[in-house]
Amino acid sequence: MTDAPNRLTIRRPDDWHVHLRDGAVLAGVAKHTAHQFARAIVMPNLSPPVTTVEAAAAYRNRIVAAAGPGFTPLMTAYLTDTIAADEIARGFAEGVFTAAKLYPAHATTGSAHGVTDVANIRPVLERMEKIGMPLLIHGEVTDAHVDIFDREAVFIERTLSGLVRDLPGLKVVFEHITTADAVAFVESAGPNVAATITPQHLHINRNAMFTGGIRPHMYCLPVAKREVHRLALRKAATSGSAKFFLGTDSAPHAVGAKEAACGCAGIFNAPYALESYLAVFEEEGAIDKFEGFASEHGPRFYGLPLNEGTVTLERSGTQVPDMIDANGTPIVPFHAGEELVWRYLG
Ligand SMILES: NC(=O)N[C@@H](CC(=O)O)C(=O)O
Ligand SMILES: [Zn+2]
Ligand SMILES: [Zn+2]
Repeated sequence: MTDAPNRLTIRRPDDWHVHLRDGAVLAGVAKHTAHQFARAIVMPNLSPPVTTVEAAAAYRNRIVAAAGPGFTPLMTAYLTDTIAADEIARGFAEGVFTAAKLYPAHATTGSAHGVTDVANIRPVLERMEKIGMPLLIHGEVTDAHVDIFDREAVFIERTLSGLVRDLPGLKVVFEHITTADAVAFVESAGPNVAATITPQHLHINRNAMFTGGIRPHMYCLPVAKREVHRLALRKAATSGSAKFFLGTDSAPHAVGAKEAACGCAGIFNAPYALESYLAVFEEEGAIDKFEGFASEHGPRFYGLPLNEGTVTLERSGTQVPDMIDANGTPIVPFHAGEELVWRYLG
């Protein structure tokens, strides 16, 4: 056995799923993503949602202004029941939309305007298949009769498997997967089906939400599942398979919105995302697979160039603060109060 390395240098990575929000908090959170990542796929679940080319272009300008030079936001369109295929295709042709996002209506934060039935957007999906535009999916059913821990697996059965069968040429990213079922589905699907995996779903199982009391900062959607699912996700992420890549789903909410009678779903992991992921790869004995997951599989799937330049992490430890001030909004980060083994040097 060789000694564990004390430094790791990889090609500059990207985040293929992030919530940067808007207004004052945008400036407070975007800089964390821009510090670690060259590019990020920016989720469109603002209020109101980003449903037009103009709104996405304006949002992109606000992000660039907030994040500063050297960071490229990749914008997404929020699919609704009534969105026009022409608007989606125009945004893609103009280089404003990189992808379009499917939120089943009421599945998660900011999804009230989402799609009530995928049949309603069939012409949009057919157009996307034709032009090679990726579809990003929050994959959970919204049927209140389905147990919350089963909603991803049931989505595969009821919606995703049919969609992939009917539109075999469509590029699909199954976002923030949380189950062994999702891993198996993605592995058995064709090369145009991939998935992002968050750091929290690699670190925690559902017990983390109930350790000694209710833990709202461990709550996100899709909700963390049983240990057997976490282990399947760790295996997939560290396998070297090009179908799995980094997408933090960093989803900041003010501390008061989390610590409430009805707390918001979302975990803010952007500030220490690479340290968090790398801990998992090291624990799995797969540091050599980290660069593929963080920096290569995503751009190859999207058909984008790999980044130039590198980033380095060192084994000197990072103390994660209890709270982060996001330009006036206090937010509890993932791993709050913990010491992580690696330190990001830039
Ligand atoms: N992941 C979450 O728990 N929340 C996200 C929405 C989402 O990605 O589902 C948010 O915008 O807060
Ligand atoms: Zn989601
Ligand atoms: Zn998300």
